[in-house]
Amino acid sequence: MSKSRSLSSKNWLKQHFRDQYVTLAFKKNVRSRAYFKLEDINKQNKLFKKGMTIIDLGSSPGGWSEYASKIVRNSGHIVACDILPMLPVKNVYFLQGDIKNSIFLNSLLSFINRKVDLVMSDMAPNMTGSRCIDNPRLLELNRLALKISKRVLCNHGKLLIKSFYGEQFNVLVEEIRTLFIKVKIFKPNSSRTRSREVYIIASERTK
Ligand SMILES: C[S@@+](CC[C@H](N)C(=O)[O-])C[C@H]1O[C@@H](n2cnc3c(N)ncnc32)[C@H](O)[C@@H]1O
Repeated sequence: MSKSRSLSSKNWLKQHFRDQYVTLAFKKNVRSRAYFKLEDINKQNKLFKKGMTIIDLGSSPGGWSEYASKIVRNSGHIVACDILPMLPVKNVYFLQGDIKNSIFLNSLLSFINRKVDLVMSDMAPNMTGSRCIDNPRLLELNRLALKISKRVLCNHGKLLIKSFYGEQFNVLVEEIRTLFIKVKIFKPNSSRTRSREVYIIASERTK
């Protein structure tokens, strides 16, 4: 690792452990600070209801799954997946695999075998720090989430995607607008201000 890369990793770690949401995640015994982002998103956008069927794409270590499970309880269905393993979360079925692999994707969809109320994707590639590598990789994951939502969402279903502001972001938003009437761009308070991450919430399918 270069000297400047190792310095920026050290700075990231320093800031991470100073972060109030990292401390809160530890105190509340939840898997990740992402739990609070989803809580923020839901408080302002009312995405969840008891009894829903949900797909959680890029679920590990499990903060979003934990939050969804708390609301949906055992009356709903939550199917989560990630390339990485995930420790069990109550009321969540977890499948480990790469969503870019069509065999894995088809087995995930046939496992669900029903229409879905919410597709949520917090998927992110391993970041290299280089925008011209990271942006297209994230965009590919975003497009996959969109494609999955097209296949499985019921008419009143919603899509939540984590993306990054940057080149092609507007193109992605336009692609989403062809499939959904309402498209909202949302930055939760718990998302680090300096981070380019942003969430897209889409609802009311056009077709
Ligand atoms: C920001 S983390 C998700 C955090 C999680 N939502 C939580 O609440 O704890 C992004 C995840 O996306 C996963 N991921 C990246 N590419 C993927 C792919 N092609 N298929 C499945 N998961 C993927 C990563 O392994 C990583 O665990």
